[in-house]
Amino acid sequence: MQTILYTNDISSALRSLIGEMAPSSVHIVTDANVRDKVLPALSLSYPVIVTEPGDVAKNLSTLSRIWSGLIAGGATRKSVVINIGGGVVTDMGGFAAATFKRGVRFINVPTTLLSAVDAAVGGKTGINFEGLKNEIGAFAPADAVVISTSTFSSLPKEEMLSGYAEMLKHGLLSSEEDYHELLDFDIADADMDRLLPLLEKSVRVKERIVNEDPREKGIRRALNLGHTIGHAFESLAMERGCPVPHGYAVAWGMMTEMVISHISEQFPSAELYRYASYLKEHGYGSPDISCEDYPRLLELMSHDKKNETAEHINFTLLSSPGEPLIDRCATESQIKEALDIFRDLIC
Ligand SMILES: NC(=O)c1ccc[n+]([C@@H]2O[C@H](COP(=O)([O-])OP(=O)(O)OC[C@H]3O[C@@H](n4cnc5c(N)ncnc54)[C@H](O)[C@@H]3O)[C@@H](O)[C@H]2O)c1
Ligand SMILES: O=C(O)C(=O)C[C@@H](O)[C@H](O)[C@H](O)COP(=O)(O)O
Ligand SMILES: [Zn+2]
Repeated sequence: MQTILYTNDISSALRSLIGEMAPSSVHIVTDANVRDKVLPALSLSYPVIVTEPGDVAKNLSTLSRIWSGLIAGGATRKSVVINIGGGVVTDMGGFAAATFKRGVRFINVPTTLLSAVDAAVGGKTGINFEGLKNEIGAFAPADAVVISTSTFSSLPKEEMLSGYAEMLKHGLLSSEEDYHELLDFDIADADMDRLLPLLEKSVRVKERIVNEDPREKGIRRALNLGHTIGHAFESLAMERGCPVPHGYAVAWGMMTEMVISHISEQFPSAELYRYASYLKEHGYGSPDISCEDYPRLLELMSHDKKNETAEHINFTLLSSPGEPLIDRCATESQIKEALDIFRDLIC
């Protein structure tokens, strides 16, 4: 079980965790934005390894620079790495720590809503490779996760929206009541006091599923709702040089997969329209795609990690909010039809 601390005093939480861990040295991994906007207030005096911000930097060459930084800083097997940042930092710093000298301890301090509610928790670490999302990685849970909404004050609005998409996903997996509670919250003008209990509830949904199936042999595939198509949107945008936030791609992917769920699993159309309205009213935008992009999107989906054969694309679908269905397949024509309907509804 992973230790998750909710606090408004990150520095004290870290001091006490480090005290208990008694490491030979401590090394911070962060990105340039977080170094400038978050680190000064934390007053930590450990050496810092700084990466370029964004998913484009979640790659082998940045990973290699983190390993080099650890060597240069004298890290040993008894060292502790603290990843302070969004999901890119926690995924890549976690993978660097999990592989350095075959594994050193690490703490995640998520600074985006997305990493607090999802990426920092549950042990998926990794990097993108050959244009494919998280193609190389390991299951390696952080020794502790320190969650604080205090870092969100400097977050751009689009990053709040991006993280909220993963919360909507957790709501959809949890229950109709939890999901509707999220649809009643205005993330575009977020009241932080109201957000905190929603965030904690959302993390508990992820923890429950991960504890049941830490290595994604079965039910954890539910947490991949929206990602079969979402990762394809995200990779396509990245290969065109116009990256989109992960959560936007997931929000669009969930909508397209809701359409497939409606076609093949009787997911209620009223819920589909309500979800589409939430995305439109709160400014999630839409992917820049036409039907000419479908072959490339399908090719990207064929690399999804849930697939067990090259021909069958594995989806997590829904029969209704709170009722996920794992290991479902959709035909190429159903996927194309769903993309058409998605574009009609969102664009
Ligand atoms: N491991 C998992 O289970 C998991 C789950 C969800 C997403 N992910 C991964 O997480 C990544 C997305 O994470 P993300 O959305 O946090 O993106 P990110 O890490 O790129 O952060 C988004 C942007 O916000 C900046 N930033 C971070 N904290 C800030 C702060 N407090 N104030 C101002 N700016 C700040 C970053 O520098 C970056 O420019 C993707 O790579 C995705 O694949 C992993
Ligand atoms: O924790 C999980 O399991 C998830 O699937 C959470 C997702 O939100 C996250 O984006 C994850 O990194 C996707 O995993 P992948 O195995 O499809 O790369
Ligand atoms: Zn995700």
